[in-house]
Amino acid sequence: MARSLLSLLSKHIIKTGIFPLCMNKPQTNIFLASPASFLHRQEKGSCERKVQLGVSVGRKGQRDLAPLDFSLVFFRSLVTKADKKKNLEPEKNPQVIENLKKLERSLKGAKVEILSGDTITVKDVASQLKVSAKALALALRKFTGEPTVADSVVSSDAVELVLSDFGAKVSFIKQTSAETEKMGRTTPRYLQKYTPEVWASFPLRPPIVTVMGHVDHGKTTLLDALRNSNVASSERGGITQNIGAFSVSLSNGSMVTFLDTPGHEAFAAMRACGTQVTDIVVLVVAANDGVMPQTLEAVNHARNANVPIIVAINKVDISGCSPEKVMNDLYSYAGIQVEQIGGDVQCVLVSALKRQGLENLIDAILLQAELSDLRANTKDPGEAICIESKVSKGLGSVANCIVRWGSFHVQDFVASGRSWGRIRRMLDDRGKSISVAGPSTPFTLVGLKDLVDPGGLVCAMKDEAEAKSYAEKLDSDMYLKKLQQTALQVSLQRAAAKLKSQEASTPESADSPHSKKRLSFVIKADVRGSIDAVLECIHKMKSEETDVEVVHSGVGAVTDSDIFLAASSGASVLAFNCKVPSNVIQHAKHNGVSIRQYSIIYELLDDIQSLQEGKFEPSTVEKCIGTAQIKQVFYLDKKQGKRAKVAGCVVSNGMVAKDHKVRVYRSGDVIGEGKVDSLKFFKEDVLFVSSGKECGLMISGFEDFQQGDTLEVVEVVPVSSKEDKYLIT
Ligand SMILES: Nc1nc2c(ncn2[C@@H]2O[C@H](COP(=O)(O)OP(=O)(O)OP(=O)(O)O)[C@@H](O)[C@H]2O)c(=O)[nH]1
Repeated sequence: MARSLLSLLSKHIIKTGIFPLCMNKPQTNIFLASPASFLHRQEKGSCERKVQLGVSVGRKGQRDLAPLDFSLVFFRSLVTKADKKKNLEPEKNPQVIENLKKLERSLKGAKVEILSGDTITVKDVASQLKVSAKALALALRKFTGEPTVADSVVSSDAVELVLSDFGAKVSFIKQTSAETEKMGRTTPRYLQKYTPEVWASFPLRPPIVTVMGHVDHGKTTLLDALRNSNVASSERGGITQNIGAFSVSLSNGSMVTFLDTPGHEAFAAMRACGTQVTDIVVLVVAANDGVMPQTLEAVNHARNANVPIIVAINKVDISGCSPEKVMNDLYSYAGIQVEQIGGDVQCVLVSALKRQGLENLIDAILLQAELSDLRANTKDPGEAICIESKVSKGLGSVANCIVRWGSFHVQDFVASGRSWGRIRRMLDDRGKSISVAGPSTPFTLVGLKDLVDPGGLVCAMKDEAEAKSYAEKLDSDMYLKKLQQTALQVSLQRAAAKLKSQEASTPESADSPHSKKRLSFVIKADVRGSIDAVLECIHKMKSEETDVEVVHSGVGAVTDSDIFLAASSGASVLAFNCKVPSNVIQHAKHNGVSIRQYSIIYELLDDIQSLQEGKFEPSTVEKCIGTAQIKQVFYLDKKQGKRAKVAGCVVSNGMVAKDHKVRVYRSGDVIGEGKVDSLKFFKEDVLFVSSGKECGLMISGFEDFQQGDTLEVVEVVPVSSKEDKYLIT
């Protein structure tokens, strides 16, 4: 029965991703205990307790196991049945009854204010009233008729009514989210609702404008024109690959903060981050090219983020182009009805190259900003959104941010996600040091201990303790979550793979020439956003024939540990816009790890595609790494009554290494070949044995060796194709 239950459970997990923590059959609780054992117990009604739950299925020598192999470890704290009974019937618990009486006595005539967030639990109310949570839960339960326990969320009305019954006058004070989440800051101040009067008391702030649109439609050129600089011509490959932000001071004294987001399909995550911080989206559409896929994607981002759009039809200097068609297409494909065709979306015609129509665009932005009534309290502690983060030489982890609320000062303690620190330096968009960054200011923050996720909220904290505990709290929460997710994922993958292999394990399919090719990569890039972009694309590149797997990804130069990781997992290293130090190249060569280097995203993507298609499939050469003489042959008893033939050897040259190809010579002729399957030095399993030493080895695939034969151990070394231009090792 247990076998079929587990089988069922496994299928259920694979299908739903949900792990039922405990399965109950009449009279039977099945506890899935430590990964190494599976206990099937008949419980007689008493013993539920804290157990480590896990499944270990399909292991040898164990009873009642399902034909799957996955292990999951969960902890579950369960109360005893007796406790359960008490909890369900607290009315009968003398302690609770006494507490209830105490509650009545302590609240009689009291006038109390309860601070509450968006929701409040019985426990929170009780702790503020300094009364027993159980007793309060019972009182509420009696009143509402709902099953209420200490952790239940309660309505303020119910609490007010119940306590007024006890003669207490209670009022709820709704805290601002910023106060309630002191340690968690889940709702930033800039997203809170303020009364119109309070809002009007905050100073106006510059609009944050994100310029979005399809690749090559002229976003960067437009921004150049707006800030009078010339970035586009210096971009590698002529495309924007990083998110950039800068402030423009207009002739009328107003300021606008612009964000440039890359248009290439690969940078969707970066663009999503752009809209998250933005007040207005300027949608650039080239008049000659019209509405394109990333135009629609940008519209979706803006809509999702509820951000108003201004359409800038660019390249109107090109003869024969039709801005009217763009307007109509925007309406047909994206539902954007610009003013010119009777809608309410502002639309301006510009030529970024000829710097025409720019004033109209600025006017449109300022008008939209006015309509949006953009304000922020400069006096509050700062809150910013990180738009990019990287490790910078000499500065450590730096985060490019835009202030959304309040102000940051040098020496402020800050926290973001799991990272925290003290602001050592702040640089403005031109790289100049600044001491204060107010609302809408783009700045580089130096002083965080770790990298911050793009899109993450960076908050100024009261002091070191607050910053630290904020980060630690998140760290442990996220770590646990990640751990569980990883455990689950790994288990599911293993279980699914095993199931699949069991289903498909016919003699023909075992050696099928159509088995899936696997490409594994370690990816390093200059900034986090690039990593996200590459990962997203790679994820989409899996095909029927090829599995593409990312073993590790990270920001910064390629390091020795990346090479170790790649070597141990058979992966190649992809270095995007980051350094590969010469000692690392040597290390990679030594370990036979290939490093591929790129500076433009589409080169990387095209290259991976070529790899998928097997274009650069390296040819291989065989290199002899050592020879050994067989001095003696003996047999070992294996399980199932089989005997294994072992060659007792002396290594005469180089080394003998496990898992390497081996050729067997007799009287100068090759008589067979196989793989070094098991290698022992005395009784120890070893990976290699060097010249002059004795060893025992088994050869898989060939057993006709005998005393006096010579073994040649070879390494198969890939030789790269000449046209493989991104390969540096
Ligand atoms: N004729 C004409 N060409 C323009 C105009 N604006 C931009 N271009 C050209 O269009 C090409 C692409 O311009 P970019 O500004 O790099 O385009 P982008 O949208 O920023 O591209 P990504 O950074 O890759 O997303 C360049 O060759 C520009 O010179 C314009 O108003 N008229």
